[in-house]
Amino acid sequence: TCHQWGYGEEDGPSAWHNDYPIAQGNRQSPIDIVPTETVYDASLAPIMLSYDLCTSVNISNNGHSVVVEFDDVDDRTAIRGGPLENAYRLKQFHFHWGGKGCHGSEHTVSGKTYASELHLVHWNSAKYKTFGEAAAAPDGLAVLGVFLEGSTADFRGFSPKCLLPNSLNYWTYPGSLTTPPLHESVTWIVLKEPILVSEKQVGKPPAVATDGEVPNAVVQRRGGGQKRMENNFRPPQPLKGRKVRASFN
Ligand SMILES: NS(=O)(=O)c1ccc(NC(=O)CN2C(=O)C=CC2=O)cc1
Ligand SMILES: [Zn+2]
Repeated sequence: TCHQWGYGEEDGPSAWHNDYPIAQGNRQSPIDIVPTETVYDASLAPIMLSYDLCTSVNISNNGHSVVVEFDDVDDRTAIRGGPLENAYRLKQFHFHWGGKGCHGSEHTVSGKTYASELHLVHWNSAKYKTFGEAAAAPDGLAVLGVFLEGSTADFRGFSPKCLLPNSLNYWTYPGSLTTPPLHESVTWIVLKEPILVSEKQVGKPPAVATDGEVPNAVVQRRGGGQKRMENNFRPPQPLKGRKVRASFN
């Protein structure tokens, strides 16, 4: 289709506005979160995550990330509370990462980048019938962002709960999808505490690619050449007067 986008020189974030003019909209994500400029809002409720009965259905490489999709036929697996008016149903989670160093997160904290960022994507099933419909509505989605420090995550007996830090202190702001179609439909909830993942939690990864990298998903590059999927993060976007609220003092 005409809407081929990526993270390279020609098709990367600085070119997305050509096919997706909303890229220059007023509530784009990610952003740089500056803690001293956030506003503590005591009326913000704690977030509640019910991930115990989650049923993952598949894991796939969509050419932009590795995505784990869930069965979203009911609200068993949902996020509630926080800035949200009702339950939002878990649809999928995926990651953004860098190449070698500590770059890879999409949100930054006073300019600090993390090695990776996990996004748990939920949709407002109380107001909309499908994910696609919700994805285009201003209050349609809620994405929980979790920073990852380090390079390997423990995936034994996997449940999204094991990818969460001890504290659920968060920042929240109105934003967008961070990849095309860049819909301005996301209530972002970004946890302050990163999760720490390290080699020693999982021992040596089963297969280490020749250049010592943990094998990334590979993507078919136009012209048939295989290219490593890495640096799939969009840089911070203008705040445009938006308020970032903190659930903690
Ligand atoms: N990185 S993020 O903001 O969490 C992010 C999260 C999700 C999507 N895209 C989708 O869910 C694709 N999609 C639509 O836009 C409508 C139906 C559908 O599957 C893009 C970005
Ligand atoms: Zn994402």
